[in-house]
This record gives sequence, C-alpha cells and structure tokens, in this order.
Amino acid sequence: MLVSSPEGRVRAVPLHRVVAQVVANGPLGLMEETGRQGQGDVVRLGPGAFRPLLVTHPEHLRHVLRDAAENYVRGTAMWNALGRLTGQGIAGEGPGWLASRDALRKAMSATYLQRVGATVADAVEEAVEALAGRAERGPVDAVAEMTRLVHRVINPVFFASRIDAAQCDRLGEEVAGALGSLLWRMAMPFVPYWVPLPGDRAFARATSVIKGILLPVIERARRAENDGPDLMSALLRARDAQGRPLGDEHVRQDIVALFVAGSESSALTLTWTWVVLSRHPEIAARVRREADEVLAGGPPRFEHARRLVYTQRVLAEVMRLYSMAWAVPRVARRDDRLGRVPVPAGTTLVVSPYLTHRLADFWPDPLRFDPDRFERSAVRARHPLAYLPFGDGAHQCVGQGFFTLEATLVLAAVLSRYEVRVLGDPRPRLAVALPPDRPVGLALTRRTR
Ligand code: HEM
Repeated sequence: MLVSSPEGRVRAVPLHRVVAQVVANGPLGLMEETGRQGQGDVVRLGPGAFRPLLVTHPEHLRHVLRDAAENYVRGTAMWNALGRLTGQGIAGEGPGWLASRDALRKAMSATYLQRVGATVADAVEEAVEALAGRAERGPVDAVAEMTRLVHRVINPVFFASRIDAAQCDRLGEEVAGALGSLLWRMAMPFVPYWVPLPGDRAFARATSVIKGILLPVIERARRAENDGPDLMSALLRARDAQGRPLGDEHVRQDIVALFVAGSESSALTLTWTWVVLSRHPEIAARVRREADEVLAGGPPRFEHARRLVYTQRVLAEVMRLYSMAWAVPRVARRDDRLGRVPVPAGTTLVVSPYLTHRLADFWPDPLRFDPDRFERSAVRARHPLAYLPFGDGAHQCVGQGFFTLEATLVLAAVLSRYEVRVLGDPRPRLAVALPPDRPVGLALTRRTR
C-alpha cells in the first residue's frame, strides 16, 4: 500500500502495520489505520493493477464532488453490479438519473417535509408504541427493531401506504437479500454474467419477489390520481427531458434504490445512536431533558423537530463517527490531478466520509464523542466538506431532511416515555453499511414521572 501526499510524495505504509491492524481489528481497523497514516493525503490502495485512490481531504472532496464533478462519475465495479438491482434511474448517471433526481429532490424538499410532517410524526408515534409493546416484555434485537420501525415510517412516505406493513417488511428483506447476493459480482467485476457466481440464484429469486410486490402496485397507482406527496406518486408524475413519463420498470427500480439508500442506513444509524447514548449517560440525560421540555409528555409532532436542537447535534455526531456511507466510489473519465497527484482516466476513487470525519486537522481528538462539535459557531468555523455523512454535490442524499426529521422524533418519543437499556458492547463491522459486529439488545421500561 502506498501513500502519496498532495505534493506528489509517495511513501509506503509498513506491511507489519497493515497485518497487525487486520489481525487486531479486522478490515475496518485496516481502513482506520490507512486513514490515520494518510491524514488527508491521497492514498493509493493495494498492490497490483487495480489500485483505487482513497480521497479524504476536504479540499480534494471539493474538487471531486463539486468543482470537477462531471469528470468523476458512478460507473465503478460496485455501481455497475448495483445497477442490476437499482437500474439507471436515481442510482445511476445520465438522463435517467436526472429525471428521477429532479422528481425526488422536489418531492423531498423542505416544503414537502412540511406537507408530510404530520404523517411522519404519526407514523413515528405508532412505530414507537409498537416497539415498546415488544421491548417492554424483554430485550429485543435492536437492528431488527430499528429496521421495522424505519419501514413503518417509510411506508406512508414512499407508498402512501399502498402496500401493507407486512409486505413493506418483506420488500425490505428481499432488497437487503438481493443487495447481499451482489457482493460477489461487486468483488469480481471481470467475470462475465454467463459465468455463474455464488449469489446469482439468490439475486434472481429476490428480484422476482420484489417485482411481484411492486409492479402490481405501480400499475394500479398509475391508473389512479397521482397528486399525493408520496414518492411513488412523485415518480409517476415525473417526466424525462423529452417530456415522457418514466416507465414502470424505471419507477420500480427507483423505489428499490430508495430502499437500498434509505432503509438500512437509517436503521443502523438509529441502532448506533442507542449504543452511543448507553455509553454516555450524561448526554442521554440531556437529550431526555430536551425531549421532556419540548414534547411535554405528549406525542411527537412535526413542529417539535426544529426545537430539538441538542437531539439533532447528537444525531449529527453519531453520523460523524458511524458514517454508514463509509465508501462512495467514483471513476475518473479523463486524466486529472488531485494536487500534484496524477489521476489517469479510468482510475477508481474511493471517497470515505468515515475517514474524513476522523481527520485530526478538522476534528480535534477525533474519536471523542462530543455533540457540541455541532454548535452553530463550531460548524461555521469548520471546512464545509469536513462533514459529509450524506455525500455532497450532484448526488447528495435526497433523504437527508427526511431522515433527520424521522430520527429526531424517534429519539424524543422514546426518551420522553421510556428508560432505554442496551445490551452488548458492539463495534462496527465493514459490510455494505456498518452493522454492529454482534447482536445488540434493546429493552424499554416505561418511565414514572
Ligand atoms: C442515515 C441515513 C442516510 C445516510 C447516511 C445516507 C447517505 C447517503 C450518501 C452518502 C449518498 C451519496 C451517494 C453518492 O454520492 O453516490 C446518498 C444518496 C442518496 N440517498 Fe441517502 N442516506 C441516508 C438516508 C436516506 C433516505 C432516508 C433516503 C430516502 C428517503 C435516501 C435516498 C438517497 C438517494 C435516492 C440517493 C441518491 C441521490 C443521487 O444520486 O442523486 N437516503 N445517501
């Protein structure tokens, strides 16, 4: 593994360090060590012909994601394999992406969030009560429960509840299964599709179940009035550059893409929030005090979210240290440079918010959990690209506002009514996102005031 500084210097990361990190802390430990060694320099990963560049410095991110973004596109092995599941709409590039992006950006704007705010708040309230019904009887699996909770909130927002809760869970499971079965294809992009790989059959089966659930709903929805604020209606109303509506298959793949992008990342971020709060009781107490003050014993409402300022800082700090998008790949279309480091056409670049969020130059004592890093003055003083849990530039997450609203209300609704106990002391594990490396139990007890 080689490290190149922005000035073009190249130095080696000693092999014994690499081996020691993998043995001690697994692949994530290696990634963290690589980031620490690089400290914002461009890092050339791995020996051999395929040597992606790891890009973490905020100034380099500005170049790749903003200033020269048209040169750095999706189209790496990972995106190509993912395209079999999520198509060439919102998860792709080019005209198909633009049509979906326009529709979804409008559909998830701040004005939109106001329109669906009451629906989100009601869905959160219902989902939290259902969670408590199970978690009051004894510890439940935090990841499974947060996934279920996220699906309950997603359903009215994505589908105007056109599918029932059980089907929404099934859809989530099948999308997760299909995604998992693509890992072989992502890892071996040079193998042609006529050569079978493990995962191919599971992928075909999951895709067929997904189509079976979604296509009839899309067909029915297309025949009805589609003036609602839900995302399926927004996609059915969308037009491409030629003024044509998006086809059923395009809409279906966009909905799958929304699940891929929004479901697991949201559920895991919420899971890590409970873990972190259990490790920092003084911070949990402050979040609870704020929830008590703002909700005043009642259910969460849309209007509460903007007053839950400290809660949002806690969430922001969770997303700094547990950045679900730990790697966002791009490929260079033309020759370019990052500082003095040459980037030949065809090079894969790996942007890693996870590592940028650990750069000591921008985050003093980076591993300390400190929500006050997100006080307004501290945010203003920091490089704008030192923090990018939702990406940046043309592909920046369209679900950012929605997730923040949902998660803020979930935290306040739970903490204002329940004592939360977390069982297990997990570390993140490198997978599509960053799930815990062992089961995490969650138990709730109703508070007595
Ligand atoms: C903690 C929760 C979430 C995290 C950490 C997250 C993170 C990200 C990141 C890093 C990107 C940029 C990908 C890139 O540059 O290629 C992204 C894009 C995207 N996210 Fe999210 N996301 C979250 C929640 C959501 C939710 C709830 C939705 C849907 C409601 C969503 C929908 C999308 C979509 C559609 C894109 C692609 C946008 C485009 O390519 O134009 N995300 N997300």
